[in-house]
Amino acid sequence: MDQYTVLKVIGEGSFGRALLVQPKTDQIKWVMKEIRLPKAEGGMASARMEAVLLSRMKHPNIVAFRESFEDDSHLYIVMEFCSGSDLLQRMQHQKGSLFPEDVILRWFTQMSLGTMHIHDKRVLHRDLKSKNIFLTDHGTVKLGDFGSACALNSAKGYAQTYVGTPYYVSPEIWDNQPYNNKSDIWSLGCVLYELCTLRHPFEARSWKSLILKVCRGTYTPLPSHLPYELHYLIKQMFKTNPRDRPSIHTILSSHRVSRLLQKYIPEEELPKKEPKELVEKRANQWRKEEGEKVAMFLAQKSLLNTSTAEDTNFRTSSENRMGNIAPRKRWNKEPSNTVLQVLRNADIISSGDTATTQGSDSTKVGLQKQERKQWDKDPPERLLSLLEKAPLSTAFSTYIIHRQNNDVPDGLEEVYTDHYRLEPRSDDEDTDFEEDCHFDWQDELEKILPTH
Ligand SMILES: Nc1ncnc2c1ncn2[C@@H]1O[C@H](COP(=O)(O)OP(=O)(O)OP(=O)(O)O)[C@@H](O)[C@H]1O
Repeated sequence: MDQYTVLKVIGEGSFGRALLVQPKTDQIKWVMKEIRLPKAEGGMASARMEAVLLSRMKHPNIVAFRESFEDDSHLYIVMEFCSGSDLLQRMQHQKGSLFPEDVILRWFTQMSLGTMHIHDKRVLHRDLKSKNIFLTDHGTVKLGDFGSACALNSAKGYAQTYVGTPYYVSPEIWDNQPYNNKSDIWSLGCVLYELCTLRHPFEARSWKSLILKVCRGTYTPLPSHLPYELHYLIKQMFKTNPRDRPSIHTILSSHRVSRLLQKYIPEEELPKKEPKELVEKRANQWRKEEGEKVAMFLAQKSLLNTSTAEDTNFRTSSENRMGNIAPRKRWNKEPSNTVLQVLRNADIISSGDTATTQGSDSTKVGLQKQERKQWDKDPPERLLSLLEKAPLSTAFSTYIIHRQNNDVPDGLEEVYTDHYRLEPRSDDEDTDFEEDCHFDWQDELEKILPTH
């Protein structure tokens, strides 16, 4: 801390402050996030996650990490200063005047490249929204705020069944399904839609109407002057079934829109397309010769998923022990039954102002915003009842809900190996990739927090 001069406070977040700082040795400005470390070990772990994940990301479209350290029960993360503000503020400055197509495509390409980088590392952002996407003074877009991000397969990460900002959350999350790479795609679709229209795709006057719109994937079409490819892309990104949404690789390399994005992708970043025959050949070979062997090996390593109530309904642990695996759960085409059932019986939950992207500033009203919210029951019933008195503007805040399995004492969560998930899949099928993550972030912590 002593080696930096604090120039000003940039803003206040849920966990602490963001400061503009300058090292005493040079003139470069950095952002230093000062995060209060909660006393409980679990909370401390999640507060450190941002530092750990950010330190693993080196990409022109991701806010760069400089260092992190702890001091006086605070965690400090020093990162690149993006002086061009965030996309939400940038859109508000437009005062209703739409961005040119060229700007939309360039920014969207850049945020997609950043997303591809994290997805390739098996990390999910989980809170992509215009407020968490920054602009440099050269007009480059960078993904930031990895405070909610999750390196999957860590037991803690898997136990968090809901995280995100309601206005950007995909239907499967309201349906209590695991977060996956396609959930990030949905949120990215929301940001793209905002760039195209300066409005949120799922504007609503109540929580009930917001969630219904999201679960049905109903939105006002993009303005007609925009190219057909963008209309088509938005339609695909807002498919209610995550399996039908394109992966970030598909968007950048083989989707109809990729033709329009190519000119904004630097040569070295162009996603490489493997010939189909090669992919199939490798998949078959893998299945026949290596499948069981690798499954056995990984069972002792990183393919241990925390069992959740929902998963237990679907695959009992005894089935797994016997190697008798039920087919992987398929996503329903219809809007979430769970949510619809709840909503049928629910009153109008709140009817605040029509939500627009302006709404985010009023998040302090209603629910307290001092800390990220943490609840111990499954959404959406619990979530909706908690939100009953909350104004809709709180739907722009980030929430984390922890699911707890009451049958299993803390620290002794049941684990099982999901053999089915070991099978290689094509890019389009790649809906849940949490199984491949070999990320032990306790180890990572030791590496990045050595001497301070
Ligand atoms: N790298 C950055 N460059 C420029 N401004 C930043 C950077 N990171 C954060 N900010 C700004 O600092 C302020 C506080 O950010 P912070 O991420 O701490 O909280 P938040 O995003 O406002 O809220 P939350 O913690 O709920 O996500 C915001 O106005 C944000 O735009």
